[in-house]
Amino acid sequence: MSADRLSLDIALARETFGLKVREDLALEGVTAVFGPSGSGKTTLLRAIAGLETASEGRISFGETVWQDRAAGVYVAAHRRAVAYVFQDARLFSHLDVQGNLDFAAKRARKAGRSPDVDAAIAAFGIDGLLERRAVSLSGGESRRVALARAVLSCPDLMLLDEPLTGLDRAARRDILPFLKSLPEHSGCPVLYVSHDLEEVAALASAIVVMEAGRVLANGPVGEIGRSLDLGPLSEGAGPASLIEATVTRIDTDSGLMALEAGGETLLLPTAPGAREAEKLRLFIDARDVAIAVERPGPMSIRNVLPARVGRIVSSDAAADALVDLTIGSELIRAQITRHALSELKLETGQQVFALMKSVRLAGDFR
Ligand SMILES: Nc1ncnc2c1ncn2[C@@H]1O[C@H](COP(=O)(O)OP(=O)(O)OP(=O)(O)O)[C@@H](O)[C@H]1O
Repeated sequence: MSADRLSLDIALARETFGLKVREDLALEGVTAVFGPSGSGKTTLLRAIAGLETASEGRISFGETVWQDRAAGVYVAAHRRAVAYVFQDARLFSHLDVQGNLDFAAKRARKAGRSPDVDAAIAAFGIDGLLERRAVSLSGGESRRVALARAVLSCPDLMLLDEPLTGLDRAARRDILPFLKSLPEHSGCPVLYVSHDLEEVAALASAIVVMEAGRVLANGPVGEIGRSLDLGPLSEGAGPASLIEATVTRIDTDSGLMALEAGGETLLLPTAPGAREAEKLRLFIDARDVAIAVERPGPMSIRNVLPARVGRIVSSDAAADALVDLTIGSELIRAQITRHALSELKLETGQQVFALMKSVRLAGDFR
């Protein structure tokens, strides 16, 4: 799939909030729009969809100009080939699932598009739900129907606003593969709003980081994860690291798989369906990383790797300090007490060992 270019040069002023975004995004697969609550993620998505009619400036997607105030152009929301999936699915409650799907397909045909209802039903595993009323569906079921319905509108761009909100961890884990396959089933790129770093790590290839109505950074997830500490921007989560690793060996006897990350080897419980040479994203909570100045003796922790101390962030106001550790070409953060920091006399550049108590696959949600 080639990249579609979304060019944004927009501003929107509200009484207590201002959105100002000037970015050129080459969209391919899933791109996450990530940032804390109130940073303007939804407002940005709504402006792209044509739902923020007060937005100033210019928006174009590929060759199509959706908004150019200077030229007096503003394409209405329903005329933009965009599918918008909201947090709460918003199915038609008076229709059954089949009725919801048929409605979308009919509209797409009217617009000269060719929706494939059977393919969408199969892709989202909803064949057993077709006669169910929308109101009788579970949270996870209704999200899958909403995704199928969005695909049936045959959009050029999919906009998803926190589609996993309100689902428990098991339901989120179940629905992730469907979200992952969205670009393939819809044939178009997906912009995906989330304030959950782990969700982003599991799904997105690229990330647009927002804070206070501005874009802080955008680029490949792995690259941005290394250059920016995304943890504090992630709701509910503390500092964490996101690294990319390649499966090098699967050992059926021990139930462990070996992964190469930044030139070092990590051991993890074998993920269901994992294959050698597969690239996986790993998520490491900074509180699960300890530091030793000498290689420790035999111990239960499997992942003990040589590391070099990078930036140290410590303030008198907090009991904990954050220590960046370079492991090969990867960066991992450790959260340790200031007491330990001073007792170990840690300094930037020092050679240490990182003890990783828990490393999990992004999106595993266990
Ligand atoms: N209709 C509105 N009128 C006035 N202010 C609004 C309106 N909608 C949102 N806001 C404000 O605009 C700011 C950005 O909101 P927005 O919903 O875009 O943020 P967000 O990053 O999507 O947050 P969340 O993750 O909580 O959904 C917030 O300060 C919010 O209170």
